[in-house]
Amino acid sequence: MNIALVAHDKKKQDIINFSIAYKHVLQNHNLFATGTTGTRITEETGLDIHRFQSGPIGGDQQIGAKIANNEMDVVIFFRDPLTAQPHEPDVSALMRLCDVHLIPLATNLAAAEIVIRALGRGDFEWREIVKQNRSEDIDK
Ligand SMILES: O=C(CO)COP(=O)(O)O
Repeated sequence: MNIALVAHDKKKQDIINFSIAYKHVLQNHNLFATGTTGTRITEETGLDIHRFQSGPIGGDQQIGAKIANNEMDVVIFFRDPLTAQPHEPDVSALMRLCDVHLIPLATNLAAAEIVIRALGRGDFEWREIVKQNRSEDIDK
């Protein structure tokens, strides 16, 4: 599965702690992140993560593009609901695309715990079927 990990600045430590706790699950998947989030998680966990640009300069949109292309299976995005973000439109667009394409999206630690446990159990294997069907549609 392709998993995106994103956190706003005040949630960076939370996503690092989460990544340490669930490294045994995350290491079995292809990991993607916005720039600073990816750097911090890799520093603290050693996980191999493909890093996009930092969120405010386009990283959220790059993840959105992967969703639009059906190339992202799960998004874990620890949002800071108490701090205004200069790139709020990008944040909203990313979440909207998750809804458009039925991509599981966890926006806080409590939801991420549920998602990651489901991932560990293989509950998202249906994504492989969706991806296969969609690529067959494109081939037609
Ligand atoms: O701003 C972000 C998500 O909207 C996160 O970006 P960084 O991981 O580069 O801090």
